[in-house]
Amino acid sequence: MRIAVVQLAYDDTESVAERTARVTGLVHAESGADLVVLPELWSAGGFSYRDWPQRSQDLGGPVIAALADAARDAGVWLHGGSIAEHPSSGETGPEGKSLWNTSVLIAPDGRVAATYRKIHRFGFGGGEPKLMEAGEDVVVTDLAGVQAGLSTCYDLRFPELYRAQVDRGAALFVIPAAWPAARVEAWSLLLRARAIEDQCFVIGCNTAGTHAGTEMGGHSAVIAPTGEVLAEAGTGPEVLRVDIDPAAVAEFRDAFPVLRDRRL
Ligand SMILES: O=C(O)CCC(=O)C(=O)O
Repeated sequence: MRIAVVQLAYDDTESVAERTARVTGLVHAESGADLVVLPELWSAGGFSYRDWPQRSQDLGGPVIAALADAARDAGVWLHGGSIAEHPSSGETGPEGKSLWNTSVLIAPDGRVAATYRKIHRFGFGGGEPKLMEAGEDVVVTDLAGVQAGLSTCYDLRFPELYRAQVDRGAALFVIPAAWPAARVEAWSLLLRARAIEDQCFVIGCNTAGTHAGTEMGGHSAVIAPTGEVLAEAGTGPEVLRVDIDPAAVAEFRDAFPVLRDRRL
């Protein structure tokens, strides 16, 4: 499976329409890949809290439509990162809000194959917990014949989510993020920890550049089930291209059966 991890940089001057056109161009350029991955909230701006309400969209809105066209044209699976989802149905969550941080997996025929609403909201009372609802569902979905667990950024700090995904058959974790430079060592360490403890491939696609006054950490990475770092980006915009063999998960779990020794 050939993977392209698109580590995007953006600032506060680019409109959503301009950014969407730029991003779909980057997806097109990866047409030889099986899977292309984008970062969290790239259209709304990961830390651009004040812009989220006006940049929020339905899953049938223009950003997902443009991504679906790009996936179909390029013939790739596209993990489109996440959008600030405001359902046009007017759906609200338990806290009465109508906004979620929702990641979207699009199949090569352009259909939305899976969505995942971020469960752990980042902001300690401000930011996501103030503006958004929390997702409630663990999502593991077929991605080109591989069981992929979906999660987003801050979720990475909660290992029980990944164990729940493994218990549902996950062999691959796809994790889009807008993780700041100030804590990027934790990002890199936790990506490897999740790979090692769950014996899974991990794809972490972070944001680069500075927006809304926050410098992003970059260092997107693809990690093998052994914990080996197969590819790692620097701090700027970059595309990581990596071939992985999903069969390596079952082989490694058979050869080194740690997960069978779980007691709790
Ligand atoms: O956990 C962190 O340090 C960063 C998390 C974050 O920025 C996010 O979830 O958007």
